[in-house]
Amino acid sequence: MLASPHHPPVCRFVSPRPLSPKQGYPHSRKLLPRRISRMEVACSSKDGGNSGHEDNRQLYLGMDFGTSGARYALIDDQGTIQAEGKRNYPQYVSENTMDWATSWKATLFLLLEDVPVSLRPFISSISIDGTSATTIVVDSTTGEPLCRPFLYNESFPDALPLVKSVAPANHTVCSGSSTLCKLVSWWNSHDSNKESSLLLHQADWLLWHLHGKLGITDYNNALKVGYDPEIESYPPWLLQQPYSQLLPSVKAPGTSIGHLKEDIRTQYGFPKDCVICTGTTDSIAAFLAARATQPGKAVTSLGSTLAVKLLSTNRIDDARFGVYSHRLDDKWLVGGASNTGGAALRQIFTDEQLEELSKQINPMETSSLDYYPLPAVGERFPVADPQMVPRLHPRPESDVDYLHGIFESIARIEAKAYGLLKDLGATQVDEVFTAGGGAKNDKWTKIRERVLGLPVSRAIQTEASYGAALLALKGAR
Ligand SMILES: Nc1ncnc2c1ncn2[C@@H]1O[C@H](COP(=O)(O)OP(=O)(O)O)[C@@H](O)[C@H]1O
Ligand SMILES: O=C(CO)[C@H](O)[C@H](O)COP(=O)(O)O
Repeated sequence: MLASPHHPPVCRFVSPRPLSPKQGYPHSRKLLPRRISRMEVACSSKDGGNSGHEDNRQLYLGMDFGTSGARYALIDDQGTIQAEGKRNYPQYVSENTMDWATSWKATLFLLLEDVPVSLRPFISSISIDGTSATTIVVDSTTGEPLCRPFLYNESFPDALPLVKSVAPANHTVCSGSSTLCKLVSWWNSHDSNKESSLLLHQADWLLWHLHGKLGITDYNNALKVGYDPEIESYPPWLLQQPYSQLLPSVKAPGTSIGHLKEDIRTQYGFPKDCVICTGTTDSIAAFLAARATQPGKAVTSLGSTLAVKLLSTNRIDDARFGVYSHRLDDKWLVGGASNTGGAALRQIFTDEQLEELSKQINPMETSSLDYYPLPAVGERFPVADPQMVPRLHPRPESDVDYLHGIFESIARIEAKAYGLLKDLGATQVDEVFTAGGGAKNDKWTKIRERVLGLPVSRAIQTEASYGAALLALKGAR
């Protein structure tokens, strides 16, 4: 269920007593004169603000813009969470379609309002992660979107032959859902204002609202438009294309871009030296949150999608299977993102039903049901098939058996994904940590452990927003 801005946020502050949820703000496109909510008053009076002594602590704010909602995490330099919260995306509909850009922008400022007012003066830096290959073409002067955003899992087969004709064989961009296919499709279907247009990713565009410098991205988000993080530049075959003029400049994730814009800083009570840092993608932020540092360790993000990230010493890219490698300092995050996962689950069961039905599942029992759960036609990885049809029948009488079969079928897809990475030459996986909404399901974790034949556990930090906060911490230093 998508909330309106009036639905109260889900906020957790690290404070001694539970606080009643804050009422949401009525949304307006302009930044509202801020109204102190009960939550903030309670928080600030609870913390006692500076309590009279010099408080030079530094805090770092990470925001995750996932598929179904957005979250923030506020950490200190020990990585301890000082506050966190989440918001569902408010519905903004124009011409019968969801206006995602307006919803994301509204959510950005709602999350800023949810940060306890007493902690804001200590926030040294901010970073944001977003869904990968979610693309926005904007006016290069105003930053306003020139068309609707193209979402991470949307496929643009019309552009694929053109992209394949210029890119190396099986390059990451040779997938209908790649950012480059979205750019080429836009380029070929628009005649006007190409000269003054610019390509940004979801995280870049949201960060721009905070720092005000258009045209900056990070080398994780830029991967699927063709940026090569190994040579730290766009490759010649891409720079030769007419649409390369739209490409943003690229920095490493967690790099300081500039200070928080003065009007936002004064309105929300952030400090003068608060810097905005480049971000990353949601599944990489989830990997960072898990703090897995050794090759062979992997993170499966069980969110709306199933994104797999294996830390490997060598780079593997093969668009035939939807496999690509993100750079992580001097190593590679090899993997891909399947469209299976929570979005398909949510079409059948509410989160509460998942909770209740899971209690009755015996995870050590094998389910004979064989599904390929997808929210719609199309799969990216470990099978790259935009025409793949969801398979969720026959449905048994018992919903417990049905859910067991779905969990086990998704686990088989995950096992196929890790087996494929091994066959393609990546470092052998030896342990899997879990992030995302599915990480809290212990029965599913046990099913996955049985099917994968590997130790599978819930990451200590399961939210991508925590990984984004670690990037902010890195950028502040
Ligand atoms: N108890 C549960 N067991 C398994 N999956 C769950 C459970 N609760 C929520 N989920 C799934 O988690 C997903 C949301 O996870 P989340 O990480 O918030 O996704 P995203 O950020 O990709 O939108 C939902 O699609 C839902 O189906
Ligand atoms: O599925 C997704 C949305 O949740 C994204 O595609 C996910 O971020 C995977 O992309 P990447 O591997 O580039 O992070």
